[in-house]
Amino acid sequence: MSHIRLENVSKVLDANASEAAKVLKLLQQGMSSGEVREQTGYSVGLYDINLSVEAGELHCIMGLSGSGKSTLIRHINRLIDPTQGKIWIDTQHSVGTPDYLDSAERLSDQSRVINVLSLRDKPLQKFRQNNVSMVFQHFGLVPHMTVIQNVAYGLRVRKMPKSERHEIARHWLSEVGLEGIESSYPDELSGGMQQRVGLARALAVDTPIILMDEAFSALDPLIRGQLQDQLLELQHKLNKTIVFITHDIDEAIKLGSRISILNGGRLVQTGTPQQLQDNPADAYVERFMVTKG
Ligand SMILES: Nc1ncnc2c1ncn2[C@@H]1O[C@H](COP(=O)(O)OP(=O)(O)OP(=O)(O)O)[C@@H](O)[C@H]1O
Repeated sequence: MSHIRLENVSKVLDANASEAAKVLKLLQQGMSSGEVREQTGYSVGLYDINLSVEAGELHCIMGLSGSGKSTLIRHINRLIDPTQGKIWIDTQHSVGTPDYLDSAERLSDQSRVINVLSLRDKPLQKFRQNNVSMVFQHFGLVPHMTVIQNVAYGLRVRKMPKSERHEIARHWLSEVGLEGIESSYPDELSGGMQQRVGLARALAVDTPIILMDEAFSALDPLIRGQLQDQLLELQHKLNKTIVFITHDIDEAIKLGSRISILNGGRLVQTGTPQQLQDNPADAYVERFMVTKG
């Protein structure tokens, strides 16, 4: 079983059930999301996405602005609920006690593969804490907390004693190449340093899944390249399941063991960089890949 599996996931934004059903029908008939928007006024975030991400894979989601990348990634930890579809996560990789299992729809009786949409409130919170962390484009650090408090924050939520959580935070700060800045505040750091803190924070909680939403896009090219190298090095050691959004094909090729390409909310193709290069599914994919290789 894959670590993450999106099954027929569609998202129509800001529509009630009957309006969404009409929109989905038009999409099923082959209308593009642009045409649907023109005819109905509704935005299509995603349409009929089937995507599997394997454990230990660094999977890049790539597409132009508005193609649905952020919408897709936010379904994985349920910051967004789909209009239709299921989101399966294999929680055998999770940290902590999986006490959310009992309230979840499972793939089969004894399975630890759960449909995340079946979780509510406390169990959903617990599922997120134990399975998924996120790194944001604009870092998302808490400005009034020091660097070490930011990195240790997720462990504080888990009620880990201060000395223990700070020791772990120091370890991850050193792993991302930051030492001696524990007492600094985020606004005293460069963008590259802030994003290293963001990465250390995601690693400190030890979740098996890390979602990275344009995590390096706000950085200048030199620093961006350094962080990409560091992510690859860490991934080599840690073997996390990483879903990495980017609109930069060079970044996707450098980082991704596989790349999924979105266009207008539809998943056009998933494959290794080489597969996309050799057999692009359509002209949209070909345009990205044409100068590469
Ligand atoms: N809150 C919202 N309300 C209405 N429409 C939205 C909302 N969020 C996203 N959309 C629409 O859903 C579609 C997909 O947007 P999304 O942000 O997922 O794309 P993206 O590929 O991440 O784009 P970008 O690279 O610009 O961040 C777009 O048409 C967008 O306008």
